Amino acid sequence: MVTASTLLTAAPMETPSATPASRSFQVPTRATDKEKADTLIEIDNFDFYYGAKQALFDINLKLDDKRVTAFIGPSGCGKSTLLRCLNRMNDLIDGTSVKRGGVKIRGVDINGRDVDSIELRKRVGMVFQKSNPFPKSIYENVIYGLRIQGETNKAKLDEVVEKSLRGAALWDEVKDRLHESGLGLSGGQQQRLCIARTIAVSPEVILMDEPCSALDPIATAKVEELIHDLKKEFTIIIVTHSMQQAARCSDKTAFFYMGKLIEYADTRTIFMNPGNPQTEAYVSGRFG
Ligand SMILES: Nc1ncnc2c1ncn2[C@@H]1O[C@H](COP(=O)(O)OP(=O)(O)OP(=O)(O)O)[C@@H](O)[C@H]1O
Repeated sequence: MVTASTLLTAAPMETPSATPASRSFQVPTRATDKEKADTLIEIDNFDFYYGAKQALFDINLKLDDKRVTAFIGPSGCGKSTLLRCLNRMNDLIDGTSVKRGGVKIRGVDINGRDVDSIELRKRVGMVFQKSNPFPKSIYENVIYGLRIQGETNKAKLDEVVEKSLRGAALWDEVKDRLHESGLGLSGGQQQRLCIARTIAVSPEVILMDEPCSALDPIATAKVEELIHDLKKEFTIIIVTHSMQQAARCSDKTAFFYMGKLIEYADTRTIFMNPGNPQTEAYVSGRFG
């Protein structure tokens, strides 16, 4: 059986061939205690519906700036729904509504009338479960957002391509083939290309919806290492089914069950000393 302490050991259970020594990070110790983070996103009394069906119930959550927060919980508990509420991706689904409460980013209600959802999504980028590079060159994939914004300065575009690919830990692997198709990359490289595309427009927040679920253990380890590096510059919220991944990558973890937030605390507490018996049962593999 998976135990909480197993999850917090240095050797990743699902990455046996990625040597722990090659990984530049460990499970967070007390980083959040040492250096208190500011709140970037505040979710208050938030109720969300798909048509008549309520999917989220009275969610209250403060997400830290420049930290990694993991959303965990059994299938259908509302993790992805809440993630998509943070950049209003759910607006694209007919019949969705926020019936009560709201989400503020730096104090601004993102569902306010004067907030443009396209602008919001530039600030709050998203990386999906399945990598989705466009059928274009690696270079064009990275600068896609800037092209849409009308940027034509070649020197600027070149600079963004290099910076974003370096930021996504992909530059060395692709610098000699920037004008080849992004579809020719491996699955793990494609996912990092999508991360490069996301960071090219300089978002503040990166939402990741099970970004490693289609990747092999080596590619997963690279993306996890990347997540650790990216939080120096970005606030990251990751939905994951892998408790090992949550334990390895995140500073704080929120556990959801049936549309409700059950417990939110620093990741070490959630895995080693959860306050709620449902959290304990879930992280120790007894349900879900
Ligand atoms: N487009 C949709 N239309 C109607 N109901 C939806 C839609 N998307 C999700 N739901 C419902 O909302 C609830 C929460 O789903 P959600 O996908 O957010 O859960 P999840 O925790 O991310 O699940 P999983 O881990 O399986 O991805 C579920 O009951 C689901 O059936």
